[in-house]
Amino acid sequence: MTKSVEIKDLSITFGVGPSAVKVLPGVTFSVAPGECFGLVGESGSGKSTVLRCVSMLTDFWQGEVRIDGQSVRDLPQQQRCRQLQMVFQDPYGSLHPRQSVRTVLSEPLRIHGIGDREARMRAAMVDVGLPVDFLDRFPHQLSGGQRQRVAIARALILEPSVLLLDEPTSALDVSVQAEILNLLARLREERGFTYIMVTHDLAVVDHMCDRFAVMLHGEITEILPREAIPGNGASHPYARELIGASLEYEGLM
Ligand SMILES: Nc1ncnc2c1ncn2[C@@H]1O[C@H](COP(=O)(O)OP(=O)(O)OP(=O)(O)O)[C@@H](O)[C@H]1O
Repeated sequence: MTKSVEIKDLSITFGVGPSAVKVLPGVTFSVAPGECFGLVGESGSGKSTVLRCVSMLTDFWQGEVRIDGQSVRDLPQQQRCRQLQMVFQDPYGSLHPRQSVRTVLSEPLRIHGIGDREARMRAAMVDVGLPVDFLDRFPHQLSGGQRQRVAIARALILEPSVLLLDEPTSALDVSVQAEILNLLARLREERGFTYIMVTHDLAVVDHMCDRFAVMLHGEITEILPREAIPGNGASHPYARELIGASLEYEGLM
């Protein structure tokens, strides 16, 4: 079966000359259709950079990234947006303060020439658990959790198959985090989305992901199934340390 996302020898260097820094020396992993794959690791280990490369927000990388068998480089931008969407960490920064929710959701439909916009926008609001009359609200009239729901609705509106989730709950209150994670889990179950999710939180991985990669200095140390978390089944010393610290913090050890 074709893997939904295949990443092979993905590498990127920031800067030129003596100040050049190779941030990803060569990352390889595949994500099956409908799978939720986590990326964890210390700050600066390159997790968000992987998502930015896959989405082509950063495009000067080397290697191969395939979505449903097609190289993301060969996909015209419009088609790429139909297959792949990203949800960012900060729902405050990712929504334009002067755009109503209606504008946020109608723009992609307009750009892609998709009709039946009002019905699609209403359905998207229902999908993410927001009242339909919030379409006329502006970001400052929404809570953080509601803004993140709008950001998720925007990602869903073009009906992509893959969602890249860059710490989608870490800017939110703990009580709201669980709501958004449950929403994402439900949407995946209902729609069969493929997720790649960056998180700092192994409890989130445990709740959401089928497998996860532990990154260190731009490299994947180990790819593990979620089931490896409770008994700390990692082999690589850093992955063991990371999981051990998390279990200790959660009071599970
Ligand atoms: N545009 C850029 N120019 C230069 N360096 C960059 C750029 N983007 C990222 N980096 C560097 O790449 C490294 C990886 O950054 P990245 O944001 O991917 O890490 P991360 O694992 O997602 O970190 P965090 O968990 O803190 O968000 C960092 O050292 C960062 O400083």
